[in-house]
Amino acid sequence: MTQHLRRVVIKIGTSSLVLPNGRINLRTIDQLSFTLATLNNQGYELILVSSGAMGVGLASLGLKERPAEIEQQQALASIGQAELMRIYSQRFLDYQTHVAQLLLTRDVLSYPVSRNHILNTITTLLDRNVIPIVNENDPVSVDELDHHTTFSDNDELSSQVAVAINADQLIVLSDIDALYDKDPHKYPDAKVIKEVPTLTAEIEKVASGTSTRFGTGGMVTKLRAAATVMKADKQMVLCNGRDPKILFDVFDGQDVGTRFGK
Ligand SMILES: Nc1ncnc2c1ncn2[C@@H]1O[C@H](COP(=O)(O)OP(=O)(O)O)[C@@H](O)[C@H]1O
Ligand SMILES: N[C@@H](CCC(=O)OP(=O)(O)O)C(=O)O
Repeated sequence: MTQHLRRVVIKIGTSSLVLPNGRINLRTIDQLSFTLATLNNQGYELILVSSGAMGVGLASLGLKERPAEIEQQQALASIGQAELMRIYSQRFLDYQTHVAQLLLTRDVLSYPVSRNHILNTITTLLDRNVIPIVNENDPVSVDELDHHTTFSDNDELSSQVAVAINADQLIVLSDIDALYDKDPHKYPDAKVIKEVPTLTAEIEKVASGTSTRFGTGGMVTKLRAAATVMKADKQMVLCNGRDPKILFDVFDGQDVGTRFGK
């Protein structure tokens, strides 16, 4: 069943923001900015969770491969994040819409005081019709010894933000149209699964890791994100981010992608 939407978190992955040749997908970023600005003008409260810091960092420096060393990755993410926000700010301003940046780590969402500060910041931005753009704070995220500050990836981050901010729905824009019964990049006969009212062991079996160069999580982390929002009685829609104008159809309640939850 389609919910009445008011507050929505939209997550877009690296493979929608960076072309297969490693360059920035300006067309997708333009259309995403146009679509979110239009929906914002219509009165929806929108939070964008955008990956792409690392991918844009690689593109900015003309590198083809992600470096193996963690400090190199963190440096690239810090270069790319600034560039990504510059592109977003520019494009959104073309549509008279302001954006703001929030870089989060797991610990700041776990501790009640910092969590409250973040939620207050987001609601204040929404009250001002500003669209918060969230990413993981990659240069400070570590996952070693007693410092567990990383999210597994932005699918998880977006589901946690959606629950924390009491969004009605999480929309995940991916490089794939929907959830299939097996990875369609490996099995051309894969079939679309339109509705997932509850997560069963059978559904969890259909997911596998990522197949793209810059993305991190594949379908496994998307199902984990779906589990988090469904546990909070919310819905998640997974659809293709190639043309973000697809969001108009999702907001209209049309049958696109895969809908998780009741
Ligand atoms: N059952 C499945 N249904 C759809 N996609 C799947 C499935 N199993 C694995 N995948 C893979 O997951 C990929 C999407 O994840 P990912 O590359 O991390 O994208 P994003 O950057 O959008 O987060 C798809 O391109 C597909 O190859
Ligand atoms: N924080 C990282 C995003 C990592 C991530 O989850 O990427 P993706 O699987 O493409 O959503 C970045 O901006 O590069």
